[in-house]
Order: sequence, then structure tokens, then C-alpha cells
Amino acid sequence: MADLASRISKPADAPVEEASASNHGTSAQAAEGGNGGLIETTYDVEVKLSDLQNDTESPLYSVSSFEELGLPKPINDGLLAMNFKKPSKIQEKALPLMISNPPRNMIAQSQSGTGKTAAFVLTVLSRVDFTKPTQPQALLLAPSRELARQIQGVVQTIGQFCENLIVEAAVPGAISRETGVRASVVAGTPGTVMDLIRRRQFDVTQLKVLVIDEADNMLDQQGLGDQCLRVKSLLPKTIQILLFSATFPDKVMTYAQKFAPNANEIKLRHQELTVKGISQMYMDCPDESQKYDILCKLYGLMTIGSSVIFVKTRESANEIQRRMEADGHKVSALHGAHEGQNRDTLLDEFRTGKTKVLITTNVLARGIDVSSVSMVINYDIPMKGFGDREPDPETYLHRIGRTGRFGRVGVSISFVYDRKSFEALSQIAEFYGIDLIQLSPDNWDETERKVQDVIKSSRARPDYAPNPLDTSKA
Ligand SMILES: Nc1ncnc2c1ncn2[C@@H]1O[C@H](COP(=O)(O)OP(=O)(O)OP(=O)(O)O)[C@@H](O)[C@H]1O
Repeated sequence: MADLASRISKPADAPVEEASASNHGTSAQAAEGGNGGLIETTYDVEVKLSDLQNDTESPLYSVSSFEELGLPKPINDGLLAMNFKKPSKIQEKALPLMISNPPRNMIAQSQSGTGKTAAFVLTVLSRVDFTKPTQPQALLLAPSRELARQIQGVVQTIGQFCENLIVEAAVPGAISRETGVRASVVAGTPGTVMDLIRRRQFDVTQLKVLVIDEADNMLDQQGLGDQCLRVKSLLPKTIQILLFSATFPDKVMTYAQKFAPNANEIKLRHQELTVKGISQMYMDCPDESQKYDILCKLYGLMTIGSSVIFVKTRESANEIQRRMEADGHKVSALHGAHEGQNRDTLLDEFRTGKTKVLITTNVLARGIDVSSVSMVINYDIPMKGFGDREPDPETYLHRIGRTGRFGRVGVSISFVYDRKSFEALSQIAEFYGIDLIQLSPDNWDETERKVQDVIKSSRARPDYAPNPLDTSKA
């Protein structure tokens, strides 16, 4: 099996730092020996967000300040209140192009957790006429209820000093049937937005900006592509279209260019896509039946902040929840079978740190921003195609991107147990040019050390560059 996977055949004792080569020495070791005695000291080297933002290699790097970008004062005040000191690379590069006139379309790619949301939210706010607070002027589409609500929250927070700003979420159950949409900014899912337009509860005639977040997923013909196309066909022809994602596979890019004609483009090569702060590991499980015990052992051994466990199906999410609870672990499961309000409560509890372990499916793989997440588990390797024949590198990247947000560090652990899962993970590693660190279920001391080395670091803690959108006390 090893020859199949040069990328994931690292010796078991490879140091953790190798996976996060430019972790800037978050943890360093000094060893001294004498008469066979080995004294080992571990110390933390503090890496601040400002250091990362001055590192030309970092996606958080920028030369300018938000003030220099020429945004209206109330918007700048919102950024100040959020403690956003400097823009990230994508914010610095994309914003001037998006806010200039005449408006031009944009296709923008940047690594997970690098501030794409603020980039498009700032553009939206700069285009809204606040004298017409109930007239819809900007529509932001996202693939899940949770992401649409999160975007609604970001618009509200950044726009807190914009007088008369009204933002609504167009997700099932949120818009009153009597009044319809009465907001200048609407963040929603394509199905609900389509229903509202059809029922004439959403006046789209004055919309100026259409944002599609997670655009590769949203435009994919296998997914939400048809719905987005239908929504777009009902909007003003002159609307400015902004497409954002961390991933844009070639075939979707071609389609995106048709969807957003003459767009400015900011693209990355797939080797540039991984986030350096995420230490990517894999657990070599002897067989499928032992995956569950290994999962419990991981949680039994370590103190982990918040973590997300990704599984393939709703049924396995429920099953793992049931078993973990029976074994004394406090966990929750969130997936598409739950009713909307219940999903909102479950995610809110996770955000505030009331629950620390969230078992979920791909429904939460994209966009969800909870800064206290220090570990992501791929209990099942993400697969795509008929009969799950091929690995799904995009979903892998989005899933692990739930940790390591905006300069923080985190760990991802992918479970492999047979030839198929092993090969799939090797192909994903090959695609991104990453070296995965092997964890062995036969050496728990070492597993614990490798994982804890990362998640005990200051950059994994929730108080590292606190995120004002999080109310987590974790
Ligand atoms: N300029 C900034 N300074 C400090 N923090 C920032 C800045 N811009 C964004 N952030 C914070 O960074 C975190 C990640 O941002 P965001 O959710 O927009 O990432 P993203 O690029 O959309 O990621 P994903 O690809 O996973 O959707 C958020 O908590 C946000 O508040």
C-alpha cells in the first residue's frame, strides 16, 4: 500500500512542524543531554496576527489599511468596532476592483478563513442607498441555511453604524408571508429566494449586486447550478455579479466566466490553496469497525477546544452521536434532516461554546466560521462521482478549513482504513502537494503529543485575535 501513497507515507515520528512548515515556530524544542539524561524543554514562540499580516508569503498580508481603500465612514467605523486592523490579501486586492465605477463583475478565489466574506460584504454596503431601507438592493446567495444566516450576521455587524440598514435572511421560515422581503440586503439560499420571487414577495427590480458565495459549489450543474441560473435570469441585466470561493475547479471556472461575463479574476493555483496553520494528519485504522473506538479514544485522551466530525451520511451522524453519548461524551449532530429552527439552535450552541463537538455532513463543510474550532475529523474521506468513485479534493479543503481561521492554527485528522480510502486520501494529498502526518492507533502517547503540540499553542486558542462575531467562551 505504501508505494501508492508517497504523500502519506511519512514515518510515524515525523515532527508535527513538518505539516505546518511555515507555522513560524509556534512550538519549539530545545534538548540537552548528559550521561544519557535528556532534558527537554518545550516553549511557545508567540506569533501574532500582525506578524502574519507583515509576512509577504501569508494570504493575510497587505500593504494598505482599510482607510486607504476609500470606504464610507460608517463602514470604516464598523471595521474598527470589529477590531479589523488591516485587510487580508484578498480584501486588499479585490475591494478596489469591486467598489470602483462603473461596477464590474468579479471572480475571486482565496484560501479558507482569509476574509472573503468581509470583502464582498464591504462591497455590498458601499453600494446600498440607505435612504431606501426596505427596497432590496443586494442579494447574497449561499449553499446552506447556516451560511446564509452567518452572512446576514456579518452584514449586520460590519454595517452596525450604517443608519437604516435592514438585512434579512431568505431561508425557510424566516420571511413573513404577509410582508415579504422588506430589507435592502438579503442573504439567502437559492431555493427559498426563487420561491419568494415567484410568489411576488421579493421585488428584485432594484437589485444592484448579486454575490454568490461558495460559487463553485453553487454553479455546479450537479448541485445548485440550475437554481442559481434561474434566479439570475429574473434579475436586472446590469447587476454586478461577484463570485467567491476557496476552490474553483477548471470546469466550473469556465462556467463561472459565462455566468459573470468580463469579470476581473483573482485566482490561485491548487498548490497554493492549503492553509499553512492547519496541520494535516491521518489516522491509519486497522479496519472500518475500529474507526469508532479510535474516535472515542482520541476524545478520551485529549482536551480539545471545539471540534467538528465530518461523516458521509445523516444516518452515520446520528449513529455516532448515539454511541458517543452512550459512552459518556457530550456531542451534537447537525444535518439536513433536522428542521430549520433546530439547526439554528444546534449551530448557535456550538458557536457559543455550549457544545464542543459537532458531528455533521457536508452541509456544514463550507463557509462556517467558528474560530474556536481547533480540530476537524474526516471520519469518512470525502468522495464524489457516481457510486463515490473519486476523491473530492474541494470538499476536503473546505472541511479542514473549518479550523485555522484567519491566522489561527488547528489540526485535521482524516481516517483511512482500507485501500480505497487510503488511495483517495493519497490522491487528495498529491493534488494539493501536501505531506500528511501519520498517526498510529498503536502509539497513543505519540498521537497525543503530535495533536496537542498544535492545539495547545496560543494560535489555537479562541482568545488569539478574538473574533467579535463569536460569542464563544471556550
Ligand atoms: N481584516 C481582518 N482582520 C481580522 N480578522 C478578519 C479580517 N477579515 C476577516 N476576519 C475574520 O476572519 C475570519 C474568517 O473570515 P471569513 O469567514 O470571511 O473567511 P472565508 O475566506 O470566507 O473562509 P471560507 O472559505 O471558509 O468561507 C472571520 O472570523 C472574520 O471575522
